[in-house]
Amino acid sequence: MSDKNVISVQHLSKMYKLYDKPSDRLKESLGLSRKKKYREHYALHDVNFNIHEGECVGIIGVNGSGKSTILKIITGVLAPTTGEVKVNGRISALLELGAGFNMEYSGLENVYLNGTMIGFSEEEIDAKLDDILAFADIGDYIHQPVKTYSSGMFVRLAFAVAINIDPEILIVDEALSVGDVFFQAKCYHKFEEFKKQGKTILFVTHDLSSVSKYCDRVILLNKGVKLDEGSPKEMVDLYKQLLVGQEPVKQKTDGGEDLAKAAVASISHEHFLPNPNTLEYGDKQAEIVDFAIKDDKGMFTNTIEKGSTFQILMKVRFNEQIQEPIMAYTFKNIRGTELTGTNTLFEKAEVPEPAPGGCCTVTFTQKMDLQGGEYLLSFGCTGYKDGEFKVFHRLYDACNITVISAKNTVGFFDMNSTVTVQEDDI
Ligand SMILES: Nc1ncnc2c1ncn2[C@@H]1O[C@H](COP(=O)(O)OP(=O)(O)OP(=O)(O)O)[C@@H](O)[C@H]1O
Repeated sequence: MSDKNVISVQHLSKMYKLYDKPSDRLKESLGLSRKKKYREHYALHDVNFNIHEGECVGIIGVNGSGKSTILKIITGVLAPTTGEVKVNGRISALLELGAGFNMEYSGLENVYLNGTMIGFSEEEIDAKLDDILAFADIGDYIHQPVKTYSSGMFVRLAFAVAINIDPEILIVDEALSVGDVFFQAKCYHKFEEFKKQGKTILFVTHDLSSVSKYCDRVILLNKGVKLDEGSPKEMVDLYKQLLVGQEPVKQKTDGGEDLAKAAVASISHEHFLPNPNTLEYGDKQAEIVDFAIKDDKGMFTNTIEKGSTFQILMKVRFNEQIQEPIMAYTFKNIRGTELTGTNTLFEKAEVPEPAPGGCCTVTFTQKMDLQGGEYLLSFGCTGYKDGEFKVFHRLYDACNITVISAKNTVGFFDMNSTVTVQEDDI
């Protein structure tokens, strides 16, 4: 990655005029009305960021937060109301499915149409055609009009064109969610190749695992405003708060220290360390006041041996009367990808509903099958208050767990295979 800016977005705003009646728009355009007949709706408001050469940057945000609008302005499909975008490099964009495709043309004709629109000569497209067709892998359908394609076939072709014409900057908007899982894997593989070649990728997605896996940096949008930008893990945590309708708070809570103190007060945590920078949120009508990890010898610890049975404990205080509380834990790797987790509802555990002031301790007992390495453990308590689902308390990355292992297999966890090999008779 270099320091060179390939995309620079400065004070970008996009305002739409919303009219209550179509006739209001007409009256205004004909100059028949002196009064303002519209409401201003800002799809983007004073957004600023830079993308450096070779970075893979994700834009996330709930529906309607302005993600697609930004990409459309960067690629020149939309004009901003105010502000400026500077692009330094050849962009290949995969925005709305089929944008730039003519539905009446065959797949092959569209390859040429699209390639020419991006600025390639016919000879250059000829040279790339085999790669494009191999990547799209839609067989003889390439000679059929694209209006006969399924959405999956469509995205395969569109992606094949976008990715095989050697762009310097690749911009992708959610298109991958349409393809099947094998095609998605192929596309992500291509992403990796792109990254290795030092190309820049900007993509919008709701798929948080691919954000954690591929992005160097993430921009979080909310209601047209850039809420924050940072590491995938930090931004995914904030985004999750938005998803459950909470105003996100990027707190360095005193909670971590409090928790550490509470932990010491309630159980002896001599060898167990909570994270002093735990990110927490929730209205705390039910509150996680303590947690710990115990190994197979009953010791409190942050280190668990792969293959051993261990326990996760969490203590919850009910500050109000709530119904059907659900207590949960989640393991993430240090890149922020959620690897596993469970809760009292999935496990059909009997959970009491103590009166205000009452507490309960949940103990999850399980075998550690994650590969050796560093992990982060998060806790949550949700449930119902006055019939409404609520997040009462979440503690993100409340502590680390080191898994020690003498044998690591491939991927995130061990399948615990039993292997036998027999020599066959010839
Ligand atoms: N042509 C338009 N006229 C009026 N408002 C629009 C128009 N296009 C988009 N908007 C509004 O702009 C805001 C941002 O839309 P945008 O499509 O960029 O969001 P998004 O984050 O990409 O959403 P999603 O995740 O649902 O695709 C939304 O409130 C949307 O309703």
